[in-house]
Amino acid sequence: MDGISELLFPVANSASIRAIETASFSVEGASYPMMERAAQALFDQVCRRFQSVQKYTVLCGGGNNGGDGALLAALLFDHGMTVQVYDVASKARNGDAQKAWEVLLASGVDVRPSSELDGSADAAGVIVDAILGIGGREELQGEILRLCCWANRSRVSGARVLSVDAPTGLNVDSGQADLNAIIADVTVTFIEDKQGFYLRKGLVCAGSVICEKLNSVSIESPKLSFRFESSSIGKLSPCARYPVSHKGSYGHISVIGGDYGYGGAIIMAASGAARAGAGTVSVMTRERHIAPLLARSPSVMAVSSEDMPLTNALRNDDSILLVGPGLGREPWGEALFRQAMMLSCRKVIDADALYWLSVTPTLELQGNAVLTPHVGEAARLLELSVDDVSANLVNSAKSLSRRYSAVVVLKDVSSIIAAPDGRVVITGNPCPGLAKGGSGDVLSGMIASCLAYYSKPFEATVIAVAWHNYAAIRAGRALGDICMQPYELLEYLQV
Ligand SMILES: NC(=O)C1=CN([C@@H]2O[C@H](COP(=O)(O)OP(=O)(O)OC[C@H]3O[C@@H](n4cnc5c(N)ncnc54)[C@H](OP(=O)(O)O)[C@@H]3O)[C@@H](O)[C@H]2O)[C@@H](O)CC1
Ligand SMILES: [K+]
Repeated sequence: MDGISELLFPVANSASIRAIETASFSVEGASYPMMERAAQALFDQVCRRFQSVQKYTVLCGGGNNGGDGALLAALLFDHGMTVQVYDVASKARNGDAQKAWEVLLASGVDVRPSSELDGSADAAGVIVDAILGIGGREELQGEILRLCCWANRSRVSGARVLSVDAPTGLNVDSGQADLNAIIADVTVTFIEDKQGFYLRKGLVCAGSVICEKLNSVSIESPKLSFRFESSSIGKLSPCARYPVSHKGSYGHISVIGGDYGYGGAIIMAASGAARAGAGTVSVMTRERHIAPLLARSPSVMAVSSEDMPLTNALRNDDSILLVGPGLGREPWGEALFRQAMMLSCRKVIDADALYWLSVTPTLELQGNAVLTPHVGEAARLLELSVDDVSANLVNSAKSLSRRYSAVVVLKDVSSIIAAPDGRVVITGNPCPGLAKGGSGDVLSGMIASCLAYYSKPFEATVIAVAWHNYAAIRAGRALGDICMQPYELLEYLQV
């Protein structure tokens, strides 16, 4: 049940694309034919997607992205479409971009400097964004900024926007974007899908993504990351039950945390663990949280930390220990964290347990833990700023995973799951309903649960994160993103 490999799609960063590009050019002995194939692929996609549209406005930058746009404009014109090109190059073109520009000028298409575009009139038909591609930086200004604002405004009034290779203003590695980056309906991207389309604003800017390989060569390195669509979760039947089984078949979880003031966190984590299918769930928490916990989740076995040592809360070495939800930063939480870390069982280290981990640099994990930091917690563990981590989500997850020899879930708009052997999966779609306290507690419980009954820890973690996101999106649709509560996603786990 934990074979996710057939549901993974490779996603690349710009360095990988450049490496494949260089290898392909050297095999072919020239670079221009690939630009011609890019334009033909764009043309074919336009014909498929915008069959009834006759009017095209093509915005061309001065680099090779603009070259793709120029050749597409010429092809559209040759096939009888009404085409207007606006040129936003800030300096003289060269190489393939110049060659493509000459083809455009010879084609008879009406080409004007971008300064002639009347920004107060919205466009109809399709706007082609061929301003910046993988060579673009995300900060936009001047004419490029004006054109992007115009395209986005026109889209709101009904025009459709196709981005060539990448939306202008989006960083294809980080998913960070200029405030006015192009929001595309469709992005036709080349060689490999880009990781930045599945991180942060990329999830909004890229629209539907179509990847055209353009006969590029395959190279072994550099390593690609992978995308797992959270809606694919239904194909994995998470939590499928064997007809002949018992509670011992699905593992045991001990959830540790919930200091005074944080009783909700432990209740949500324990509920997440129980609802996601673990055979049995124990909780060790403050005495006063036991009654409300049992009122909500009577299948959970709850003990007070005042009554027994932590080792007694664990049934056997196969238990999964989830430590952190509501643990707090007082001596009570620190003592429980230290006891937990002395146990050899598999662990999910979440929330304030990550704080205690960050202030215990000598602690060695034993290669069997899952860490679940959000960006702020990751920054503390890596001793970096939040901005640095935000600009390098994938690399930050990889670094943490290597440093702690642990599977790491870096939680963000989508989440990045990294394994110490270098595997990386990005999963999740934007869900504003999750932007509330408690979402992480529910998730850590679900991760512990999936670890308990799926055999492969990395795959189990990917499944749990995707499942949580998919259920949250369904809960948001049913209850509204504003008022849905994180624990309510547990009512939407059935797939
Ligand atoms: N990979 C492949 O095999 C294939 C690649 N192909 C195509 O090539 C594209 C990559 O082309 P590329 O390298 O020329 O970069 P591109 O995105 O056109 O931009 C560079 C120009 O923009 C400028 N500039 C950058 N940021 C800016 C900003 N914020 N604001 C203002 N200016 C900015 C930058 O200026 P500079 O940095 O020099 O000052 C430079 O002039 C790729 O996305 C795909 O479409 C296809 O033909 C098929 C095969
Ligand atoms: K573009």
